[in-house]
Amino acid sequence: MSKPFMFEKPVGMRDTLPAYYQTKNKVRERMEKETDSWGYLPIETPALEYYDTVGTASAILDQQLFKLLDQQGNTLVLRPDMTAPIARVAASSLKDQAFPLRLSYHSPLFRAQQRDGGRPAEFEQMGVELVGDGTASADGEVIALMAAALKKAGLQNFQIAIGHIGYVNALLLDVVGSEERANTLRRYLYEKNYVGFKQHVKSLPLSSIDEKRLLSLLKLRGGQEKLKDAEELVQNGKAAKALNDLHQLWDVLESYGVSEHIKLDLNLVMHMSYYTGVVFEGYGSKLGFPLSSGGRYDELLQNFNRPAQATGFGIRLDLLVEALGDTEELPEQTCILFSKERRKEAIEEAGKLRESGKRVVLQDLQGVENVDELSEAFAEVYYFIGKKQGGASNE
Ligand SMILES: N[C@@H](Cc1c[nH]c[nH+]1)C(=O)O
Repeated sequence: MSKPFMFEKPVGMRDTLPAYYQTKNKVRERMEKETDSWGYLPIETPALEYYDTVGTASAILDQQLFKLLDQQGNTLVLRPDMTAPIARVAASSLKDQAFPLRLSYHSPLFRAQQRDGGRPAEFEQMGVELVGDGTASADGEVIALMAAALKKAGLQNFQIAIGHIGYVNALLLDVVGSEERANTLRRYLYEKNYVGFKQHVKSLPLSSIDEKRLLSLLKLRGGQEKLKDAEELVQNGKAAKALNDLHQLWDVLESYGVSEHIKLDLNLVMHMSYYTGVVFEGYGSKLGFPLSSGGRYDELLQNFNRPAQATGFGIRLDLLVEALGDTEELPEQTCILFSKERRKEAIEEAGKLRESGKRVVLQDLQGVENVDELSEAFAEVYYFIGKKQGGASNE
């Protein structure tokens, strides 16, 4: 016997079935309408990119990349994110277009998982990039747009946590002195392992004041007043610049009227290491993990020889659909069941009904095992059977 046929899918790969597909598309279309109306132009890029350029620029853990070889022996990756491909496009195909560029996308992304622990290795993300604008207005615009898109998707209760990678870095370096030590601490924050963070801080050879400063970082979550507390923890130029960015951003978000959804979270550290400034994550009320995220990445485009400040966000469609709860019902369909003598008549009728906006399944009676079972799946059934002219509904 030949080898048994493999039905299993690779780790983390999912099928999308019709009802879920339907919901996901509806949600995506509503959000795209919103990004379109803010002037963001949709763009598509290839699923495969070179590892050495876009792959490394994506700044995700190497073990999360799917790698393969092309015919010339170059290492390729399945894109793990859209920000780096868009940076590449902004610096190449769109290099003659003046900044700022406002681009939007929706694409499947690929992030390899070690185990099939429920995390998909392929998922759809929609998002925007605002490239070539370093203002607080730009940071505020993308956050307000993310909020507007989530609202349009039907998500009522959501929170956006805002931090600043410049502030975290300034505090960590100020206290622990070396990038290596700061990195270890940053990893705990990125994993949201606050217990681990505390334990690690206590194991470091620090004065009690410094230990307290690091532990206080975890308390910097809440309203605008946390910026004052943050100021007291570290007083150097970089921290001051970060806090000033956040003050300005808060003003912009108030003007957009979205501050009810916003809270500060100054220990936010992201999974991509290209962020340089304001960072943020969106949470639905039912989920403990972020369904959207983004931030400022002012150094990414220089890898592609067109230095520019930029910011953007991505929304995970799978997590958003989960947060919204119900999956849509499939749309109603009409069935025309025919026997071959009246096939032509049935085809004509189906054409008319489709023209009128109905979804019509045209089915030869001979191809059906159980007519009752088939009929139950449809809102209405027309029979074009035998010699008689005209169709009769089953209603
Ligand atoms: N590309 C980021 C989201 C983002 C878009 N722009 C800036 N950040 C991600 O996949 O998480």
